[in-house]
Amino acid sequence: MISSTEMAVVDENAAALGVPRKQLMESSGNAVAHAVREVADPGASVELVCGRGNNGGDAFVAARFLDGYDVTVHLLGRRETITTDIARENWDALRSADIDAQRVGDSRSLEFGDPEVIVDAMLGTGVTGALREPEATAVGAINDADAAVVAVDVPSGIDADTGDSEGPAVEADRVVTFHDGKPGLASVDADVTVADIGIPTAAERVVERGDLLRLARDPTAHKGEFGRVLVVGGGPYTGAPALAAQAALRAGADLAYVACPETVAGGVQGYSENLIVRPQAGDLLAPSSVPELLETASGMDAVVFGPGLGDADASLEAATAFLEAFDGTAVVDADALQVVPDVDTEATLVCTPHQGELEAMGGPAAVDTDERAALVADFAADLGVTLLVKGAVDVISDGERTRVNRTGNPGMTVGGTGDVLAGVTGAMTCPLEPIHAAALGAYANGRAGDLAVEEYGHGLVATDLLGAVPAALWPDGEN
Ligand SMILES: NC(=O)C1=CN([C@@H]2O[C@H](COP(=O)(O)OP(=O)(O)OC[C@H]3O[C@@H](n4cnc5c(N)ncnc54)[C@H](O)[C@@H]3O)[C@@H](O)[C@H]2O)[C@@H](O)CC1
Ligand SMILES: [K+]
Repeated sequence: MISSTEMAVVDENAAALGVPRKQLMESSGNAVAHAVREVADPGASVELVCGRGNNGGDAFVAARFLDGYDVTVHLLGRRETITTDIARENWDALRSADIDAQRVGDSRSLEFGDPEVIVDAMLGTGVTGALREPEATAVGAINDADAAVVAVDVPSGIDADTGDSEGPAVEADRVVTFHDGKPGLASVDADVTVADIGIPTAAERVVERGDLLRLARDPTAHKGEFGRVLVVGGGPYTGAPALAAQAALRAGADLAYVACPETVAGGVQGYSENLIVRPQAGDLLAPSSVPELLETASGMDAVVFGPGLGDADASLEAATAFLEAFDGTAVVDADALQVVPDVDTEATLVCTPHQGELEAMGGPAAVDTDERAALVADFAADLGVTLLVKGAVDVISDGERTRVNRTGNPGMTVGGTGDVLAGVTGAMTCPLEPIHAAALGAYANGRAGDLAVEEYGHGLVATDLLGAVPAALWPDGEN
């Protein structure tokens, strides 16, 4: 089963992998024609009722695949009102091919000539709210006709995710849906076929630009909705917490706090005026800070624990004490990772080890990507956390869902890029589920590195990534 959001992600990922949507539409239309052939013999009259989106576009393609049938296409609207380029191109192809294709300006002028089959291609996953005209009246005409009704993707008027309809909906005999079952079809009384339309498996597995659709942000969102992130770390490594916190801001966090030893907060450039700093006594984080850290963390949407922390006993004890008492969402990185296997916590954890840190946690040794992905998934399930294992190909798994990320380049072995990754991932956990947050964290960090390497070559440093994070996450500049 696949939700409409997930379907949109996979569809865009397929395009990123070289299989554009027009190609998928060709397969969808072919599958619809195949279903028509199963219900009626050649020569039969088939009328296709098409909306102005890609659902209609699928039927324009189907009409081309129905050679030998008596085909009539009804477009509910004018050519100019077709909402997508690919649907319009397929409409034009119909017209050029002399297939009987008519525009229906007014639903009252939709008249059927006693067809054996009606194809319902008015609306698919793009429906919002109750059907408007001319679709609403057309539903009545389709349901009253004495014909087998084949619905494209979902019966028009039905919500593909919920199966609900806010008004009239087509009563289909058959539904040809694409790629995977839709949750809303479970309650529909029709024969449902799932057609393979050639979306590569990699479109679900590889994190690609389609995953960015998860970030489509409500334009009315106000400060605070995208989250407050607290970074806890610093000690032997001074710049790490500031990098992580600034990365969180670049990835859309509304506020970034840093809790670090006072010696770190006091004298280091990079504690930019964008950050809110909570200095802790001493030159290392220690258990005495934990009550204050928990207090600060309780007002946050996410915590990033570990950048620059070091592995002093006191700091690791502080990490354990914090995680055992914390019940929010935390990204755990660097030296703090080693406490995770022994920690008993109610917190939701996203752990970001590289291969060496993974093995130090008791995780699997490096093997080829496929095998590694399966082993990482098992280990994530054992630990009850989401793992983002950094490497030439990153593996991300919550034990149930496993993704791989291919962005990034060898220039990123420079210090600090892992801190940027932890910060971006922390920001992503505010609006997203951990698996999606970790997948997009890996994608955006690598993509930022790819953008930075174009400018700085292998002289790139971690702060170069910061400026590139927004372009990695919002390539069209929106939101
Ligand atoms: N990967 C995918 O997602 C694929 C999708 N395909 C097809 O594309 C469809 C989705 O296409 P679209 O996103 O263009 O959406 P639709 O074609 O389902 O609907 C969009 C159109 O409906 C109009 N509309 C929305 N709500 C309405 C209402 N209540 N009353 C009247 N009109 C309304 C919109 O203005 C727009 O013109 C799928 O259902 C499927 O048939 C296929 O072509 C292949 C691949
Ligand atoms: K439909």
